Amino acid sequence: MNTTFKLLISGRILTKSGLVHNFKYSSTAWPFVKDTYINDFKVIDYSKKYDYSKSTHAFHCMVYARMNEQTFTIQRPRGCVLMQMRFDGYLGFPGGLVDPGEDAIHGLNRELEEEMNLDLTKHKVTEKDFIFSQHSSSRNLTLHFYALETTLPELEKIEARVQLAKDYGSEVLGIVRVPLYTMRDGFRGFPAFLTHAFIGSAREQLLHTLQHLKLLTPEEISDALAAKPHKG
Ligand SMILES: O=c1[nH]cnc2c1ncn2[C@@H]1O[C@H](COP(=O)(O)OP(=O)(O)O)[C@@H](O)[C@H]1O
Repeated sequence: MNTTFKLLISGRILTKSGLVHNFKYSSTAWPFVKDTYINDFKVIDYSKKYDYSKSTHAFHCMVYARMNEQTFTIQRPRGCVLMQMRFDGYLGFPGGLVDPGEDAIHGLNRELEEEMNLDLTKHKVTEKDFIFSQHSSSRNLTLHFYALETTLPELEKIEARVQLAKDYGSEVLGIVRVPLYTMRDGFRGFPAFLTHAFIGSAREQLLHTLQHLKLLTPEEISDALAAKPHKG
């Protein structure tokens, strides 16, 4: 699929737990990268009138900055992207299930404060940061993904605050930068990072969002997915 098309999404979700999510955005959809990673989350379009009201909804967010700096002599990543090491050893994004009756975006910001100690007076996710949603019927779970852009100096301040987060040391074991480059051996860097264990659809969220934000090209992503493991 090579065509880009426009998604028009508007509506309101009221989940069984009373979660309120008002949708009103239009975003350009993009061709999804082909990945052999197996999970049962399907990308969904809210303009289709499925009944997601009986599903559990979770909201997660990628915090990132664009950059154009040399990190090592030969590497020049175009962005700095944060993920977290969870309590269960999986990599994921900050976020989670929203409390009953809580506004969805409010719930996501609350999770970011609890898990990352994000200073909500400076950085707050809004509907304009929405990227895409997925649904798993077998898990009865709908996942909504957002990307919050900041500057590199601000991102460094965000990282420095994480160890004082309420959930640090329990639910969250650390924040990590994703290596958005591939080293000379063709495997170390991003391809090696992708071999870790990811929770839910976090790996797909990462790949699709990197492509959508043009932090990696589709070719760079395909090459990383095809790279063969290498003795470290
Ligand atoms: O970063 C993520 N990206 C995509 N899916 C995730 C991510 N983190 C968790 N999930 C999925 O969403 C569900 C609920 O999210 P939450 O963060 O509350 O997980 P937890 O209950 O395992 O801590 C999880 O069971 C998992 O399937």
